[in-house]
Amino acid sequence: MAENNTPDILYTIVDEAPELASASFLPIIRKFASAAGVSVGTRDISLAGRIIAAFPENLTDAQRQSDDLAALGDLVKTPGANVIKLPNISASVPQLVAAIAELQGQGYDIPGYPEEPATDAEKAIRARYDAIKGSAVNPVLREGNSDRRAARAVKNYAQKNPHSMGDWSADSKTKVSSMPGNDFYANEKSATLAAAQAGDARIEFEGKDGAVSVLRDGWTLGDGTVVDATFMSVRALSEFLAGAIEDTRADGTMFSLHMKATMMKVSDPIIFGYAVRAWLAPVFDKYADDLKAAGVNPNAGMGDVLARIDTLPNAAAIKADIAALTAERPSMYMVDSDRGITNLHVPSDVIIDASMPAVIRAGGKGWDETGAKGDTNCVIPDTCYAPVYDEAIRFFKANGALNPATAGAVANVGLMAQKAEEYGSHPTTFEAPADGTIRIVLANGETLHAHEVEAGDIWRACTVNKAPIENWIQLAMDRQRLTGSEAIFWLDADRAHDAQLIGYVKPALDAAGVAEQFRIMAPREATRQSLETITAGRDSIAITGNVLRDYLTDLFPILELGTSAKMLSIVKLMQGGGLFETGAGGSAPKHVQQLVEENHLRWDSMGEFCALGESLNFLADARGNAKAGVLGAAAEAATQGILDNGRSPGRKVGQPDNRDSHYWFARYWAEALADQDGDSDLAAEFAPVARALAENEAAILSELAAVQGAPAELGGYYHADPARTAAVMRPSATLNAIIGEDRA
Ligand SMILES: NC(=O)C1=CN([C@@H]2O[C@H](COP(=O)(O)OP(=O)(O)OC[C@H]3O[C@@H](n4cnc5c(N)ncnc54)[C@H](OP(=O)(O)O)[C@@H]3O)[C@@H](O)[C@H]2O)C=CC1
Ligand SMILES: O=C(O)CCC(=O)C(=O)O
Ligand SMILES: [Mg+2]
Repeated sequence: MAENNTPDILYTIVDEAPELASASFLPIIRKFASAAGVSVGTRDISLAGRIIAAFPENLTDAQRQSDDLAALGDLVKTPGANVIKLPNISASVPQLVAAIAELQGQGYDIPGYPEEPATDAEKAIRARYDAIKGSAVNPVLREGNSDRRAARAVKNYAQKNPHSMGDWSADSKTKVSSMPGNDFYANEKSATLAAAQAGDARIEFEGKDGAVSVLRDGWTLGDGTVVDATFMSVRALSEFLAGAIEDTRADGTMFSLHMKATMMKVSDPIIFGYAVRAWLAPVFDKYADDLKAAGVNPNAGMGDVLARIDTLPNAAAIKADIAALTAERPSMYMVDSDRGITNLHVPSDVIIDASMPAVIRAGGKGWDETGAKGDTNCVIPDTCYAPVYDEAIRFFKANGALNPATAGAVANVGLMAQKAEEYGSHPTTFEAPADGTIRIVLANGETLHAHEVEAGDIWRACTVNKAPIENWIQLAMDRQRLTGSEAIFWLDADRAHDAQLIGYVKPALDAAGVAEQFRIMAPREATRQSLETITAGRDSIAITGNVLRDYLTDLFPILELGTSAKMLSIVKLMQGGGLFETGAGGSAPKHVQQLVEENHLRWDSMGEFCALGESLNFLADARGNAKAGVLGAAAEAATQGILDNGRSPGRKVGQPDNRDSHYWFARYWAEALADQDGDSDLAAEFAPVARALAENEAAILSELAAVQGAPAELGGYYHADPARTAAVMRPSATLNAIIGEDRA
């Protein structure tokens, strides 16, 4: 046990598929760890858990929960942190509303989500919910930069067992469309603060009448911080979206919009709302008053718009107009064509980091309303990062699909710490209240950046602190030295923010005498270079900012490995602790749907396996815990065993699933522990466990197989019943007898 009763390792309680997997895997981890005297605790960062923790005064003692996210947020700033972080829901408004309703239905007396808060009390409730909305977890925990890569064993496996890839044809009409100007890219201004400029800054708006209002104050900016400000013109956005819909129709392709409404939780739902409005423009014009009366908010998506229209007396007429309009529109990229869920239904259904790689992996294909595959116009309004996808598409059209059997790897070193760059910008993002000027005024009274804006324009400021930038450059140098790989800083000298970062990077590389080992290239050129490198079978390290960290660590793994779930995702915390993220993807809602319908969980726990090994090894190195080192080495051997023997889950009901893979992991782990000679106590302890797992293989596998095919009942979606979930996820009495009860 560590000091202060903090367990040696903290495993996070999350949502959806990874949480289901934990119901099976965590008891195994705890059994093995406790034999080595390693304690494994849990902290609840699930969406439901965070909602419950936000309203203690409304709840009974039995219902109340501590604010585990805040506690973890403090812990990651200490050297003792050792956290295994699984993917959690970053909730859009429709998801938040659904989770609240589920908890209310379970007897939690929590308030509804105030859509249009009017009173102070409603505004206070809304503020609590807004802190839970979107990507509210990762930015709090990521007190370090990111090192994401495929473990060697995982990459070797993918090369030996290449996944399927869609074919690319040179005449594919799939393309990326972005605004020609007046977007965040074009309007960006950036500066690095000198010591005399540091201190408490404010953001203010000055109307045409000269009246000044403060949008944000007490905004502390340190010496050396890179501070950006930019805006997207919504007039230009609307024109662009209307043109993109027409252009899609002319091309005969399907319309798709790719955003990150979860992490960019203020700006991107607004942009998404403009797309919903553009798609339904004639209906919004004709029925403006009715839609207003129904409380329609396009930012919540088409699903919400349609549900609200249903409450109107003239719903039938409006829907007939929508149907007539839809017939004229191009096809739309679908999330679920069987259920009629379109790309524009819910802002969190199509998330760019996962959605664009899926299109590219499929050979530039999406699925339309009829379930047919086709080419798609990928609409990514802002130009900052869209060229990465545009260049990848051009590359594959010219060269054909990547061959995973021979392709090298693109690893990532990402600037992420302390809410770096755009992903930390939501508290400093605003819709311009009227025509006027928005500016940043520094502590010394100087105006740093100012923009003339029109009402509704989306203005945002981003920062990245000096220490994270320096740490990131150092991490890049370390990774390059250890691998000898090509290493590219994906920075665009013509972009205001990137030019400031280059101002840090170049002198640091020169001072270290390693400038020759690195290149600095704009995202488009870096994409081409990296694709050429991996096509030739060599490796590259992409050293990027926070957004490209996110995008590239799905894009390249999905092309190289078939999924980003198998990534090693290490956050070296700046205060010395370790945060081990599992995989680089999300919480896979479709997997839950499949489990509930047919009791098959296709979630691959490879990310958890890799993170567990790293966390144990970190415990060994950082705390001199030798037994943890033995456990860690054995966990790595078990991970290798899963790969070598093809024990990862199958996708279809009737095939071995996530639970089978956990049985195999336990078995290989026990065998590796029984076989090692570094710690004879552990060897003696695990020899009988290994034997029992091997002798009972047939019984365990048949008990696991027997439950598949029928629906499974979890007693909730966002707040499932732990006992029912455990019953579903631990259906083998024989395995449970060997592993034992889960002792938290
Ligand atoms: N770190 C974090 O906490 C992250 C959280 N999220 C959150 O996750 C949710 C879903 O996001 P979404 O964009 O749909 O992306 P996901 O990564 O959850 O899902 C995309 C697809 O990737 C495949 N996939 C992902 N993980 C696994 C796995 N472990 N094993 C097998 N297949 C996997 C699945 O493909 P298939 O269906 O074909 O099997 C899945 O449908 C959102 O709430 C989002 O905010 C997203 C990214 C990171
Ligand atoms: O925090 C989130 O919402 C998503 C994070 C993510 O996609 C990533 O880090 O890869
Ligand atoms: Mg991501």
